[in-house]
Amino acid sequence: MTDNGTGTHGAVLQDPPPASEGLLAELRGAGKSYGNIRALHGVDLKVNAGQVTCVLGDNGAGKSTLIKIVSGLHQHTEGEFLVDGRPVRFSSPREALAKGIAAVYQDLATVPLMPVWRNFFLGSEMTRGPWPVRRLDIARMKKTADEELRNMGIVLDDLEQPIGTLSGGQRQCVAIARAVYFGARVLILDEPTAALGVKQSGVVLKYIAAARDRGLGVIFITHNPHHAYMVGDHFNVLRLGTLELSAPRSEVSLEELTNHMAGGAELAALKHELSQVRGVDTEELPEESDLTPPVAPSPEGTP
Ligand SMILES: Nc1ncnc2c1ncn2[C@@H]1O[C@H](COP(=O)(O)OP(=O)(O)OP(=O)(O)O)[C@@H](O)[C@H]1O
Repeated sequence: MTDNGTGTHGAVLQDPPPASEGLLAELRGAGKSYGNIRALHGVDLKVNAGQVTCVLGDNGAGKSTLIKIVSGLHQHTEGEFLVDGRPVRFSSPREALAKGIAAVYQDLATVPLMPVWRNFFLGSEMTRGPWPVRRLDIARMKKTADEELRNMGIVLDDLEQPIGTLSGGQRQCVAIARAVYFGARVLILDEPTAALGVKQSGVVLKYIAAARDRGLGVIFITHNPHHAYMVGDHFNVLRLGTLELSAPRSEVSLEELTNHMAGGAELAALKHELSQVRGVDTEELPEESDLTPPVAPSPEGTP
């Protein structure tokens, strides 16, 4: 995994740190303001090796702001951000990548008409031969892409096929394998299942689990508590920029997580308001009692 030849953009970890144990990255009371707008405030979050840390929240909750801080796109304006126990303040995603933090976004940075293997190495191509006759090492790139995808359990019929012909789920999986190959220790997945159907979502969740099993710390951003609960070890729910819930799997059930996401109190108020409006059948809406989190969490929070 380390012998990746000559990276043309230098964004590749040439000597990735050894596989880390325990805590990889941490936010302590972190926050971010855009001028007068406080998008994130007082957030504590831990990313451990071999664990999936889920960040859930509705639109505008602050999820994007959080991942922008961790991935080096924005800097926090309050609190601390530590990587390997040391405070950091990244000024670009490349700096984050140099520390092994890689983000995989919904709108993947791929060239649809280029083959899968070519996209795998896009921006960090392997080359051979001395300058000035250095050329792309196509055979080695194909072989390596094939091996790395297989290592993650991803078997594609033909690496020559344009990446645009793969399903959304398969493209996400290639992007995950790529990040792992290029030395990611912390993988940030921004709504990887949002645009996918049930089967494709299942495929992506499988590879999230595979990345975790390879010892990566995964930050899984999602709106979907069911997807989070299938692979998550720790759950953080953001609401209006602050953490409404932060709990390990053993302390939260899927029902509680779903209720936090549904915003039980808000839905109850909405139901009351709608009941005043003629023509709206509030019987179709869930009861308030259905929305209140149960008192006792289920044993070990098993799905
Ligand atoms: N560049 C910016 N300038 C000003 N305000 C911003 C900026 N980016 C985000 N915000 C505000 O910060 C708050 C949190 O936004 P953020 O995009 O982090 O939420 P989100 O949970 O990712 O939402 P979504 O799921 O809709 O993407 C929102 O109120 C948003 O309007």
